[in-house]
Amino acid sequence: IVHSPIRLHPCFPLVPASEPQFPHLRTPDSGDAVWNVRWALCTRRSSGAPVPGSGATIFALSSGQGRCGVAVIRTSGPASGHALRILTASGDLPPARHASLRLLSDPRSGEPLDRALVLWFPGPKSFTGEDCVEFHVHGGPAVVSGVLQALGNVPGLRPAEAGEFTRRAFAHGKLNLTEVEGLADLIHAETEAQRRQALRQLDGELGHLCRGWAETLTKALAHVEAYIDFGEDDNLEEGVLEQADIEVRALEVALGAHLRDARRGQRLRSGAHVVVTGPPNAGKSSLVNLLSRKPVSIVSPEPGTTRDVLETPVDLAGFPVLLSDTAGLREGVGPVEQEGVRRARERLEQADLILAMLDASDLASPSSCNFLATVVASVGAQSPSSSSQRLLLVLNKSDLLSTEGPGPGPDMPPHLLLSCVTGEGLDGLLEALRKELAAVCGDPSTGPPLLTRARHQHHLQGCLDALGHYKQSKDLALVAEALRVARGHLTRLTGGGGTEEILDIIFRDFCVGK
Ligand SMILES: Nc1nc2c(ncn2[C@@H]2O[C@H](COP(=O)(O)OP(=O)(O)OP(=O)(O)O)[C@@H](O)[C@H]2O)c(=O)[nH]1
Ligand SMILES: [K+]
Ligand SMILES: [Mg+2]
Repeated sequence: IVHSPIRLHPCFPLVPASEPQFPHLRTPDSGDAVWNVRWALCTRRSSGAPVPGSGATIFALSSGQGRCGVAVIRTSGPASGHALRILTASGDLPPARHASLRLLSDPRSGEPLDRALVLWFPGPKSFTGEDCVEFHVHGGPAVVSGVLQALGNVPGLRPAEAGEFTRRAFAHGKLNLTEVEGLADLIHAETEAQRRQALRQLDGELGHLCRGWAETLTKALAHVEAYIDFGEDDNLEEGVLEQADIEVRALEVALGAHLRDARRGQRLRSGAHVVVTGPPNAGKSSLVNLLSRKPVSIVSPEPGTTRDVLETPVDLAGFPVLLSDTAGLREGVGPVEQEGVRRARERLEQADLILAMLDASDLASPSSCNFLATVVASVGAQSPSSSSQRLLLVLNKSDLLSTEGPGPGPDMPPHLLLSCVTGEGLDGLLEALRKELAAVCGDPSTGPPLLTRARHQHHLQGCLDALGHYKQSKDLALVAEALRVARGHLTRLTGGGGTEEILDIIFRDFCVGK
């Protein structure tokens, strides 16, 4: 009689719960029969959190769509090994986690499909924690659809839904929620800074930090509860409550610092707003076209050319940016241009970084002076806290300086010289932009892990609010409750006790095969 639970071979058919079966048990991987069991009571046990439709084995193309050198098709679930045997027409599974060359053929017609590399990952040592197989096939559309069709014909297999592989990995504890979000961001990362941030989150840095904070709260809670239960006894250490209080207050400071940084991680994820502004004809549209390397806006010697706000996503020095070209700021013009000026001012208010542009050969003009006295001076007067707007003053048309006009005087605020025509000064501008954007978005390679989503910010704020109640409470039962609420927010941030809705929102971002 074997008392210990035996993990059944993946090939073993799923049994109805608590019904005696008469299986021929085999050891995993090798396939050799070791026991001839007279009877066994086989029960199905669910593993971890419920996964919608788990139990089924899923398959999907995991590499990109379209013609490519190699395409990767993945399966996950208990029938993975069975599917691999059927497609390779072999009784043996290849050695675990080693690439093996096999001929794949259609199980129905026997027709060869491709000579492919196959990888067998028996659970739980796999991406999803379940038995997984990877087929690395030649990337032609006919091969890919042939293999997908063959897998679809294997009983117990069905096509995966979007994000289902990652969802199973989450359900089996292979990834926590912030890591899942990091993975989603990594798949969608378009710039270098986004990739670095996503990779740090996938590595679990944010989750790690939250777990540390939650632990501090658990300890404090234990101390408070001990005091409630044994407060009158002599055998409780002196100063238990005071010690807990010191730790909780330190935590409050750390959380506050993190929250002040909150918008930066989100900007890095979704793009910083950079708005180009200045008087008419300063060369704003020329700069937007130069930075985006495409003719986004019309450039012409006629002042008042740009009227609408024209926005274009660009990668500036590795940071994702939404760059807006706007109408030149001036008064006393027709109604259409006036509407353009109104829109320009509105967009200016949403800017994380303002690129203020003047014609260097025209600094004495009323429009230039007015612009310096209003827009540039007002942003410069803001307190230099992280939430305020930043501004770079660019004096364009430097190529005209030697021939016309005297150039910038000594009372001109800090600025950069540029010529959109010759390209002189562009490298300096890009370097200045990189520094400004690092301040706006946060530098993902250094510093603490950033909060990349509104959800993170919400839970940290919730935790901080609960700690506010903690400080105000005189009654120990209320103190304990406030600590419990605070800790709940931190666990929900990493997906402990996560609700289905959050999961649905996060996994919706994934594509099929991920
Ligand atoms: N010499 C010189 N001319 C430039 C430079 N940059 C732009 N220009 C010219 O200046 C004129 C105005 O350029 P735009 O880019 O349309 O200026 P803008 O600020 O967008 O103008 P509005 O949209 O009308 O407000 C065009 O004739 C450009 O060719 C430069 O660096 N040097
Ligand atoms: K113009
Ligand atoms: Mg323009």
